[in-house]
Amino acid sequence: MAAQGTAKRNWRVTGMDCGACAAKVRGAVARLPGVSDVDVAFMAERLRLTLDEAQTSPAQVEAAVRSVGFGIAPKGARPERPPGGFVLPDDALDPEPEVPEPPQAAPRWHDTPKGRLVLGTGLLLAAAWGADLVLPGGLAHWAFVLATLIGLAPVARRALAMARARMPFTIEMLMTIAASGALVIGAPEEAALVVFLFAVGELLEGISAGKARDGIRALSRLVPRTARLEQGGATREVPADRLQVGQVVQVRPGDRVPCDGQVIEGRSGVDESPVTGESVQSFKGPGAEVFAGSINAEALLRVRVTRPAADNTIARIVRLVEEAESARAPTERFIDRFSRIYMPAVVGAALLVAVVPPLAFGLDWGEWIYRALALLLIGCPCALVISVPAAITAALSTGARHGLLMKGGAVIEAAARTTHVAFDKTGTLTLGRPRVTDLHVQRCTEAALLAIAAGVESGASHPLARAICAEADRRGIAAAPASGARALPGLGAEAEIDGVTIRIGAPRLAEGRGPVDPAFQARVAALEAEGKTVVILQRAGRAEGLIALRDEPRADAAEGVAQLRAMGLAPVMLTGDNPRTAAAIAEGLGIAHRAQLMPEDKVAAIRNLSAGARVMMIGDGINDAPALAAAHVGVAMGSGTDVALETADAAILRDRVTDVAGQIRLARATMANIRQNIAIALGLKAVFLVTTLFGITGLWIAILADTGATVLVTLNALRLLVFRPEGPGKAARQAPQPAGRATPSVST
Ligand SMILES: Nc1ncnc2c1ncn2[C@@H]1O[C@H](COP(=O)(O)OP(=O)(O)OP(=O)(O)O)[C@@H](O)[C@H]1O
Ligand SMILES: [Zn+2]
Repeated sequence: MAAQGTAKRNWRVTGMDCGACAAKVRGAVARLPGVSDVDVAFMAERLRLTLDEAQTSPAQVEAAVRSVGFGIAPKGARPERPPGGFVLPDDALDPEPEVPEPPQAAPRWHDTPKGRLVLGTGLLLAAAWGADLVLPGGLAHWAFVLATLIGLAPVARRALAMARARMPFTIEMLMTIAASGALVIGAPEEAALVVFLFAVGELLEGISAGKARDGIRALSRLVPRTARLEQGGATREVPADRLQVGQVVQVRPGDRVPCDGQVIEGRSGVDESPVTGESVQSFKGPGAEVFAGSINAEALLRVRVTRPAADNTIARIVRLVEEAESARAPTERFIDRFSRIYMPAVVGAALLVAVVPPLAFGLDWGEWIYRALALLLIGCPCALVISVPAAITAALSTGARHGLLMKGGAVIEAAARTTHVAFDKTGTLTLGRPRVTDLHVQRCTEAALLAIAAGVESGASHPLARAICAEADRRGIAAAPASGARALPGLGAEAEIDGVTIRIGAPRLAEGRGPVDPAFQARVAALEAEGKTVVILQRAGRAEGLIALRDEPRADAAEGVAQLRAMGLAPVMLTGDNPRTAAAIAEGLGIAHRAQLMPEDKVAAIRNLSAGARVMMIGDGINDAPALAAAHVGVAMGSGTDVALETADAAILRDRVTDVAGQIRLARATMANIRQNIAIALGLKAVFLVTTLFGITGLWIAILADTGATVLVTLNALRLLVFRPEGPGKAARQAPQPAGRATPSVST
């Protein structure tokens, strides 16, 4: 227990539906003395802050949050693990802050405070109407007053608490003024109706936020609660989130894998759809990586835990999506700014409408105050405020279920505006598994060439290096012992063998060294024209021979490129490979290209492109990190899951080039959805602004317009939950693609 002094604290806050709600919570706690580093996330339902308990107690923080209308509970700190074991009873399972929420059924709508407010005000309203039928006029009047006051009380309390936290212009304040004003001018029935409809609107916002949140939480629910841990020759059931790295678990056929780990025994088909969004079995044997949440289809697997629960891939994905909201879209920031000006403006305008016509033209006070109150309700920016976050949360959730991750609204907006898509070649457009296809020796034998080459490359991690070593292995050739091996980035590698310097790498590494053999040159050119990468081995500056390797394009690469073109985007391939090889591969895929780029050239190429365009860069996220960072949107694409999620703005979890188009389609659909939402929200406001001023529509129509707009916006945003990023062309994608001659078969 941190007794005195400052400490980091964590709470779970319920009832937040959007960035505006998060801002209210932030505003309410930030003004407390001794509070700093406030971090509120509505998707993750989290409040984190640094607290100086000498000045403010945690209970005071909780009270401040409750006062503005949200639920709050401290997040339990995880008990220390006993050293060398984890003998903890199941009931000690309390969530650690960093682990995404444990499986937890969302409360039914009528069990939430908002739901109760709707039911309460609805019943009161119905009762008052009933009373109106049976009671004499005067009494029924008071029934409506009572209904209004009871329904308004929680709203007014929040409005005051926020005003005290220096947020006077809130939706709650507009509501409070309008409803109590209506009581004052003797329109209690409308006041009661207004309060009820407002409650309905709030409830709907909550439901839409909850839906999106569930979509993401559903992912973490895929990780089983328990695991069968091997211990002392027996297995026993333990909580999955207590597994420690290095422990061994058994996964029976039909069970879900409880952790990220490595298979140490057994062979089985594993369905990784929870992680990649693609329901395809991949075959796993000893040494293969498996991911928490995947389904073991066939046979018993023994798996060694390689990541703690809080760090497993699913937890990282969920966390990433939940945190994504902090990167807010420019549109969203604009709307926030807009509503900050809009609300005070509406209050000012309402004031004018209330006093000017009666004073200046001697018109009826009651009539114009009534219109002013209606104007206040028109001023409720609920639908507008929720128009962006509702769409974005739905899109993030849909993306996560399809293996398309985007880190927030800002990324979605940038992705939607992409004009150029730059691909790294190796591992992105190609499989990233080059194989040796040809050997050609000048002086020595093929075996000697491979032995030396493997010696130089044995320490290197470059895909070409691994392919050369694999080929030597396959032929049973031992690598020659080498010393002082070093990589020449973008060119090759070098080492000493038997005291002689050996260099292996791109032909340009050999240029200008030693005599040129035209026949050898011609052979290099011919191999490169076939789309093969040629590396030349030099001993003491003389070419000894060459090794040609080919990295096959991904089956759907041509299709993916064609889809991008059909969407009006300009795809381009960036590669360190030589121009002839690059041209051969690019031609097959129908993509523009830039070849022979050193790693820093790739960054420069992205910067150049970015000058007049919006560039999305796709790479593996590991050695392309600088280029990804230089692009407007950096997308990491990786074999299922070893994607460097954290280094990029977005990630594609399936190894599919067509998912790039899917990602952009989803982003575009989201932005279109947002534009529709803004049009709905502002359009309805505009219409009813006019009708209100002319006295055609009254109070409850004004709030109905707002609630109605909220409903429409919410429903419209929910459409994104069923959006299919794949777009058309599914059949085309499955068709065999002879490397090269794929015809674009996609329409937009
Ligand atoms: N370890 C190595 N062994 C042999 N050749 C190498 C090695 N490293 C680099 N090269 C040579 O340098 C070239 C460029 O390498 P670089 O790593 O920049 O690009 P790449 O990763 O192979 O391709 P891409 O840029 O398309 O991802 C390779 O095509 C190869 O000719
Ligand atoms: Zn909200």
